[in-house]
Amino acid sequence: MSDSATPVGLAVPTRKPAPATVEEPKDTTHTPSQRYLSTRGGDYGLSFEEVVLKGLAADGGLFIPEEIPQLPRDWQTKWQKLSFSELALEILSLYISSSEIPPADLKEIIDRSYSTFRAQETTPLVALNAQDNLYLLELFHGPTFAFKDVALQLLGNLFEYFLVRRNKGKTGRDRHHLTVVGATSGDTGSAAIYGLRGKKDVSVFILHPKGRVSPVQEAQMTTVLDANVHNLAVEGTFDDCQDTVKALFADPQINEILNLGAVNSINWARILAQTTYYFHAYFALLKSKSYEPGHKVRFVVPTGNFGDILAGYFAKRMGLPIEKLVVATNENDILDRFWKTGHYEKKAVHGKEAEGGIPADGAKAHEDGVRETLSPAMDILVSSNFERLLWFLAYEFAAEAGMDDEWNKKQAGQEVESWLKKLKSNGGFGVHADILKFANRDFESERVSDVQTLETIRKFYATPLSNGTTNSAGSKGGYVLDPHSAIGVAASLRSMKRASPSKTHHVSLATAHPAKFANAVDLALKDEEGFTFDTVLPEEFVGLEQKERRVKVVPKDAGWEGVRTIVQDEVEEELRGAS
Ligand SMILES: Cc1ncc(COP(=O)(O)O)c(C=O)c1O
Ligand SMILES: N[C@@H](CCOP(=O)(O)O)C(=O)O
Repeated sequence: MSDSATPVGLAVPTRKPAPATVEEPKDTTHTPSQRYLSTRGGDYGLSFEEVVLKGLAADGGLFIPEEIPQLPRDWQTKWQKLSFSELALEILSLYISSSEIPPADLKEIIDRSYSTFRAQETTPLVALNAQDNLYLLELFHGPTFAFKDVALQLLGNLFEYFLVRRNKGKTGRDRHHLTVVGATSGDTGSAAIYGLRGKKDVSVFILHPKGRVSPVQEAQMTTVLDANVHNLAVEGTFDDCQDTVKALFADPQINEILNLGAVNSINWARILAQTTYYFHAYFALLKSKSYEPGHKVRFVVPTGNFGDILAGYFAKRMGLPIEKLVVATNENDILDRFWKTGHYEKKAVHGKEAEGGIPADGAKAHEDGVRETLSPAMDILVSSNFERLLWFLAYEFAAEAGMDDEWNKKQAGQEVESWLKKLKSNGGFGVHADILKFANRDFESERVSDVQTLETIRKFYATPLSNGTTNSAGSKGGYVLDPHSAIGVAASLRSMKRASPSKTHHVSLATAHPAKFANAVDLALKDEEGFTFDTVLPEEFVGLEQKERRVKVVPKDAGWEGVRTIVQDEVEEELRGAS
């Protein structure tokens, strides 16, 4: 199933229908401790705390729960009136047993994490076009104005909780010190820094591609001067940053010395935390006047590293009635191409490119293969989290052979490993037609160009909100979308042509505040009557770019070993300073 030219099947003896994926609802009052395994077959049986602190498995794989818990029988009735934090507590309790984190502690961690959000509902649902049942799920009301805050406020507090517990009664070098290393195209970095700044026993190193994040994102990260925060501007792409982080995790020696921790969506806690807003949006939709029993719900997700939409997949697998999840990519469209062809290939065969490397439909293509688009947080060549979905697809495929569950899991791990080897050596791989069929059962995909992104921003600015909802982005006209959210909305409009809006509600995820991406928004709206950027500028951003900064440039040829040296030296210096 992994030959990139001709997809072939696993060598399996027989084929039976796959077992039903939705199990009978269970009593979850006493959740047993959830155990985790790696997508590449190793690291069986780890606890939640272990996977949160480790981030990435020793075999290079990503952690997934051994079982996806099913919703309790009466979840709709019991959960429909819950606040965001209460809902998060219910969902997280299905994955974290009370013996790992006592419920009162978990509640306190969650409440504290979401107390930093500006919106009372944490992630409000706004009707963008009520007539056609198109909604926007605003995920940008946290401290750094992007959806990452939902998970990273929580993850920062979880790290702190585990470290306080591990370090009880310990002093000096005996204390467990966590060295977080993360790669960012702009948003994860700032959200991680805001979630971890000043926390005891944690150092945080964030690698961003130099000059390829927005000015506000860069300022958000580099103006945080706490001693435990270290910004590294890497001469390269986001994928170079991500590869460096993975190389550090793969080095057992540095892992042993520094106790590396992850803040990227390779960390399972990120995905788990993000499932809450799918449930929250669903309940908000049920309360809307237009929703009637029997209506369907689609979530449309601007996608880069595949973390956000994967949270929706878990929500669906737990039992949330989502009809489809729609992947919306920018011109870095490896995922869209996968859903259209069954081939996951780094190199795209794009349409005719215009002169000077500017393709006919928009963004500039760099030599390294990444296109520099108006939605830079999604300028990603390889989506690291897609590996988790691949495991579930391979598992389902293996299960068709009718062997036992252990065999299926082992087979899935081997298959993922072999695909990823091919991705590394050949630049891509193809999957069996059945695997693509499974993928298409839960997902659809769309690719949105820069030109279409700008058109969408203009369209919704020019359309006053139909139901009189105040525009949470604060402009005087219609709604001001950031370019990433605009990609979701453009994809939603296409999905609405396939799924009748009278019976299907579309929830499009608004992943960032428009002020984070002023260049793109300005480009779209500068000629619109009455538009000035001041109408959407949050007071937190005023004067931000003039503040003092701290950042170290990592030259292109430094390699991951160069970054390792920087990390080791700076942690040592920090620890000396603290003692
Ligand atoms: C604003 C914004 N939208 C969308 C995405 C894509 O999300 P994911 O990487 O989880 O697919 C990102 C970055 O990850 C982002 O920062
Ligand atoms: N868009 C992201 C890229 C990193 O993705 P992550 O979700 O895996 O952390 C960013 O803004 O950094």
